[in-house]
Amino acid sequence: MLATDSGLKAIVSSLLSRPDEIMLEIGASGELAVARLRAVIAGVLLLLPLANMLAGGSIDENLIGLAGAVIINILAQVWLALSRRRRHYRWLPFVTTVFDVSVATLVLVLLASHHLPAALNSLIVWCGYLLAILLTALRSDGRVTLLAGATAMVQYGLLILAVFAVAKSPEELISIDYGTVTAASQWQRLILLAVATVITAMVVYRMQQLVQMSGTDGLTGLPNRTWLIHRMPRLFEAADSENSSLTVALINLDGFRQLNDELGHGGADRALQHLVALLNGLADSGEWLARVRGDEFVLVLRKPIGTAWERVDAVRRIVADHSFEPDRSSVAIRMSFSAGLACYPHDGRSLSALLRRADRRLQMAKRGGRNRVVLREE
Ligand SMILES: Nc1nc2c(ncn2[C@@H]2O[C@H](COP(=O)(O)OP(=O)(O)OP(=O)(O)O)[C@@H](O)[C@H]2O)c(=O)[nH]1
Repeated sequence: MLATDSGLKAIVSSLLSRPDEIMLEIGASGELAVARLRAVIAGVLLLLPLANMLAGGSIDENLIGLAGAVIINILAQVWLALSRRRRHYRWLPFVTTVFDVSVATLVLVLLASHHLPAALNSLIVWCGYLLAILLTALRSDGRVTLLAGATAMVQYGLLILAVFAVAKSPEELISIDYGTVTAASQWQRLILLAVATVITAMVVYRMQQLVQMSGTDGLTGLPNRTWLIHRMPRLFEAADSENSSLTVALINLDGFRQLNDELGHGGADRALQHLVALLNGLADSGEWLARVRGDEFVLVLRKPIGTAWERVDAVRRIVADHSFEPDRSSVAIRMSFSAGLACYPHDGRSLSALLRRADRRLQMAKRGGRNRVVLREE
C-alpha cells in the first residue's frame, strides 16, 4: 500500500529524528554485530594481496594492497573495541558507516588506477556499497541508513565523473574482463543504491514501529512494563554518573474493583483514561509514567525521595479534586490513588528491588486508609 502524503511525512520525520533510548540500545548491540562481521571481512581482505602475489602480480601492487588491508584491519579492530564498551558512543554508527562505504570507494579507486573499466564495472566491490547500506538496518537508526545511502551515491557518483573525465577515448572504457562501461549502466547502479537505501530505511522504520508498539499500553498510550524494564538501566546509569537520586513511585487506584462493578468494564476503562490524561497534563520533565498492570502505574522521578514525596502527594490531591464524569447524566465519581515510594540507590539498585520496596509501602498506604503516599516504613 502506498503511504499517503501525511504518512510519508511521518515516515521521513521519524527516520530523520533521534531514535528513543530503547531503539538506541538495540542499535548499539547491532553495531557490535556489524563490527564483528567487519573484522572478519577485513581479515579476509588481508588474503587478497597474497592471492594476487601467487597469481604473479607486481610487488608494488601487492605492497599497496597489503598496506591498505592492514590499515582497514586496524580500524576494524578499533571500531570493534569501541562498540564492545559498556558506554555507547552515539557518533560511532555514523563514523563506521562512512568508513564502510569509503572502503568500497577506496578499493574501486585502486582498481581504477590499475584498469579504468574495473572501477565502474566490478560487481563484487560495488556490492560493498549495498552491504554497507543493508547493514545499517542493524543499527536501527534511520539517520545512519540515509547517511550510508547519500555517502555511497555521492562517492560513487564522483568516481563515475572522474573515470569518464580521465578516459581519453571510449576504447579505454572497454574491457575483455569487465565489459563496456556505459553511462546508462552507471545510472542504473546509482538508482539501485537509492532503492537499497529506501528499502533499508523502510525496514528500520517498521522496526521502530514494532518496538514502539511492544513498549506501549494499548488502552492509555502510556509506556508499559517492557518499556520500563529497558529504560531503567539507562536512568540508573545517568543517576550514577550525575551522583543524583531517582525515586520510583508505585501508584495503585483505590477501589477500582468497585468502579468496575458500578460502571462496567468500559466505564472503568474510561476512568483509567481520565486519570492518565490528568497525570499526563501534570507531567514535568525528568518524570516518566508507565502503566505496569491493571490499575497500577509507575512514576519515575529524577528527585530524592523527600522531594518526590511532596510531588506525588501534590498529584494525589489534584487527582482527588478532579472527579470523573462517566457521562453527562451520571454523578461525578471521586477517584483517588495510594502510592509507595522507593529511592535509587538507597532502597535498591535494580527495578525489581525498588518495586518490591515500593509495593511494601503501597500496601502500608492501603492499610492506612488509602488516598495517601508512603515513603518509609514506620
Ligand atoms: N476496566 C478495567 N479493569 C481492569 C483492568 N485491569 C484490571 N482491572 C480490574 O481492576 C481491579 C483491580 O482491583 P485491585 O487493585 O486488586 O483492588 P481495588 O478494588 O482497586 O482495591 P484496592 O487496590 O485495595 O484499593 C480488578 O477488578 C480487575 O479486574 C483494565 O484494563 N480495565
